[in-house]
Amino acid sequence: MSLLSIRGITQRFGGVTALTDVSLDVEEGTIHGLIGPNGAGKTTLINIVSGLVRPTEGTLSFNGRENGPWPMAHAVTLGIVRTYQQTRVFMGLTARENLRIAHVAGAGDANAEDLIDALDLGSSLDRVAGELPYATLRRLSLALALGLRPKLLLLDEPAVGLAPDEIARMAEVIRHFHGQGLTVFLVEHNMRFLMELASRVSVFDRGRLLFEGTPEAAQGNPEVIEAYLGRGLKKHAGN
Ligand SMILES: Nc1ncnc2c1ncn2[C@@H]1O[C@H](COP(=O)(O)OP(=O)(O)OP(=O)(O)O)[C@@H](O)[C@H]1O
Repeated sequence: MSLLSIRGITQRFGGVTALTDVSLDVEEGTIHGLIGPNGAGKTTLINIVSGLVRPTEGTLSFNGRENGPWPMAHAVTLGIVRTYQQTRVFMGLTARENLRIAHVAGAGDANAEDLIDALDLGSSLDRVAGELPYATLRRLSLALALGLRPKLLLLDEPAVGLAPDEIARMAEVIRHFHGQGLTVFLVEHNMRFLMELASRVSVFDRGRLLFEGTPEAAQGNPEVIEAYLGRGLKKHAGN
């Protein structure tokens, strides 16, 4: 069943058309990848689904009932939560204080303990966020999003800037919460990371949906290879 339906979305910013007539479905319980070259419109789509940007044209629906576009506050109440390419936490507060703001109450709450354990934040709780290593900050910002108990989590390049061991840890975290029923819409340039996680991928090129299918089919599609993956994917496929 489709959890999120995107229909006929076009987004213009003045003279720039960032998205042209994009339609796609994110099935409930899946990890759905979104790839494409720089400027293809991936973040713009995340901005629209999360309610940060109102599309020029087109509609959204969630759970077959709620019809959008919707403002961000409403998206969160529906269970649609996003992360950002740049880490967004309160740098002057401790990790624990950040988590409190995201309603991750702390001791006694099984979900909060699971979140802190799964994201390996236990030893960082009383440290000021601004002093935490980058990888821990990325996990903290993911915890803030997960603390809102999303049904659909929109991840905008969660692996960006991370070392290989931290990328593996991030993949484990995503798998953990996916295993608990979370649906994930994942924008990512790191192909290995995405291909290992996603069961379906949509490929954008210059604001249009170029391809949709399994990661394996994407890797073998000449148009996809030509548009985006190029030598990077051939290298990946050959590994
Ligand atoms: N607020 C805005 N005003 C004007 N143009 C914008 C705005 N937001 C995005 N764009 C333009 O829309 C196009 C799509 O940008 P977007 O950030 O969605 O691409 P992307 O696929 O996420 O790229 P990247 O992989 O580099 O993050 C680009 O040409 C971008 O410059």
